Amino acid sequence: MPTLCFPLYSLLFDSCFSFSVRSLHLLFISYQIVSLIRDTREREREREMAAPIEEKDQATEDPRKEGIASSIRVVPHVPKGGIMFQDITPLLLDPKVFKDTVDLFIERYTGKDISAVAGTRCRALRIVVEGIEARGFIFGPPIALAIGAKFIPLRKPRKLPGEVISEEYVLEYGRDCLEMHVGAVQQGEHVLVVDDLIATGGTLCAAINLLERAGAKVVECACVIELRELKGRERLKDTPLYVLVESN
Ligand SMILES: O=P(O)(O)OC[C@H]1O[C@H](OP(=O)(O)OP(=O)(O)O)[C@H](O)[C@@H]1O
Ligand SMILES: Nc1ncnc2[nH]cnc12
Repeated sequence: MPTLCFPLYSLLFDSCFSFSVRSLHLLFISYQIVSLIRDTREREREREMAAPIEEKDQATEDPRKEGIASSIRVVPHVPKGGIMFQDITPLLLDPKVFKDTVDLFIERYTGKDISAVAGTRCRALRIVVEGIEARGFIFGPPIALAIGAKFIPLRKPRKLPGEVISEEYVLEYGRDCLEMHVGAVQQGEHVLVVDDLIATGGTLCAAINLLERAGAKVVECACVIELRELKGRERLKDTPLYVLVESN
């Protein structure tokens, strides 16, 4: 009996073994296919995120920008002779215009798939919003909250209590310095720098230098107003600049 059973056992064992090997093989192939699909999707997503933020249809200017432009007050010779001071305080007094201003930025940066900020797997693609003291603090935080990004204040000297890195710069009406807490931004993080206005571009250049020294990448600078005549945009070189209204 045992001699008769042996070929049967062996057959059974062989077929079970080859079935298990085949199953394992199939499982392995399925795993490979799933990983390939996942990696391809991830690469596509990374490519999408690394691409410059695309301009929406420029031909149809957003009507909200008119309201924003008309609520900026120009005060001549402030803070000194020859300066045409762009005062944003009337804009802040009008909740609709203030909301339109913030919404225009949110709409632009929400399109950048900022779910990555919430701690998903695309760690290196986090977008961080930085605001420049003082007027950059008005627009930066609501944008950061809406897109789920952290907010890093860039402050004037001796305001931050921790260890800082500093960058000096020249303004349309004097000299100044920006400081950022060491460790506020992580190596490789993608940063959006927000301010109310670009004039000579000195402030934004200082912000970009600070962030690059900390290992971050500034993906774009966003301002409400650009003073075209002062050519600040040219000083930003490769860093894109997005503005809502232009003034001379
Ligand atoms: O392009 P730039 O020539 O560098 O000028 C632009 C900067 O000037 C203003 O800030 P300011 O330093 O007057 O400080 P404030 O925001 O505290 O008023 C403005 O809010 C920008 O930050
Ligand atoms: N003309 C201007 N108006 C308001 N803020 C400014 N910052 C630098 N130049 C400015």
